[in-house]
Amino acid sequence: MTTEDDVPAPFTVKLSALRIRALDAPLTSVRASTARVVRRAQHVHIDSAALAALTRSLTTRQTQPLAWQELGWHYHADAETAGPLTCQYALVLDALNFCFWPTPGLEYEHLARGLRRALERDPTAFNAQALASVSPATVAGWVDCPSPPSPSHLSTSTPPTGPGPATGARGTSPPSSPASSPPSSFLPCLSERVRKVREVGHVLLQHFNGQAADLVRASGFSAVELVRLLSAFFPSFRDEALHQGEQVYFYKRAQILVADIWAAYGCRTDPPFPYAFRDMGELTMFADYRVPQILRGRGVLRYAPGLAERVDGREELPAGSEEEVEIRAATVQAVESMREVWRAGGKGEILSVELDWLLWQEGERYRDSLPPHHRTLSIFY
Ligand SMILES: Nc1nc2c(c(CN[C@H]3C=C[C@H](O)[C@@H]3O)cn2[C@@H]2O[C@H](COP(=O)(O)O)[C@@H](O)[C@H]2O)c(=O)[nH]1
Repeated sequence: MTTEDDVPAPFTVKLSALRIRALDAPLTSVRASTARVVRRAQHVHIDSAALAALTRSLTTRQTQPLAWQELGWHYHADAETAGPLTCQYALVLDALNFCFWPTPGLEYEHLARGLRRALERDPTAFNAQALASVSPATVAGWVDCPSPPSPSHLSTSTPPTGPGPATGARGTSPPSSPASSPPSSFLPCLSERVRKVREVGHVLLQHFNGQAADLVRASGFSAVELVRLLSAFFPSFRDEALHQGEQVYFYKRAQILVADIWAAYGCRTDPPFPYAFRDMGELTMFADYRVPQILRGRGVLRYAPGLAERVDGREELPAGSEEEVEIRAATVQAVESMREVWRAGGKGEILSVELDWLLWQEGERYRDSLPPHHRTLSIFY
């Protein structure tokens, strides 16, 4: 199991040294590097006619993504009065926001709900000191699994025990039965998740007075700067890959954390209101495994026959493989193109973040009728 020496030794870079702006701010490199991948892609391509049709259907339906509070899963106080604890919750949530698929029925909402329950029971649960020495049993208990495992739900790639699917209807929260604390193997990649939480605790203690709120303040309430600080100080948020020898950036959990903090405090864009970010338009979508699933299901992403067969056969794609990187890069670029089509349709501006939320929630709603999503064991998404 995890030992202390798994946690990278704290480094003593002073915050001021980080004021030297990176030559290439991370988000421009996300757009530029994923565009390069798409230009050279062999396994995935974007169908522009289907992309335009999907975008038009989203604009005509005028669907709005459900907001942070409306989803009913997240810890939150009223956005106007929410204090630093909401920010600490979001950082822990998005340090763990990856790779639910190996356990059938496990969803993001079970993590969001379980962390909320932990914090409501003990407001000190996410203090940096507690995070820095968190135990595997504590992390395993942070998921809210409403139903015990039933053998029929366990597939070959599942750990020995795990719950069945949530019993709520798709798109609604599963009934909030008192959560049993799941067997430790319920949560996939448990050792890695413990390391990610301890890293957050150590880095907050070392550089940000133990407070996620201080990390946000250090960004000057700039989304771009906050992504940069996360990738600079928290190794587990450094979501990068190589494609044909060239570096590709995604920063999925760093970007989704900025968006979740923004949403949790009311999507304000008027600093110095706390947690109001003025440059949310700079964020790209968050390259996960649900959005490519809906984009492929709507004909926007087209996989080459070999790849389609492997994904539909639920074969794992190795992390960093050409196929995996091309799926993620094409997803980022497809959402960027959808944003342009949306704007050209005279419907004004939509942020990549807002398109992402719309597509993710659409993917959640229809995931049982869509072709399978790709399966990659990753700590990034
Ligand atoms: N691109 C994108 N990926 C997202 C989210 C979210 C949750 N965000 C919501 C919460 C508050 C906001 O209002 C958002 O509506 C989770 N994921 C990723 O999906 C994947 C599948 O997870 P599941 O289906 O549970 O197994 C997993 O990689 C997970 O990390 C998002 O928004 N966008």
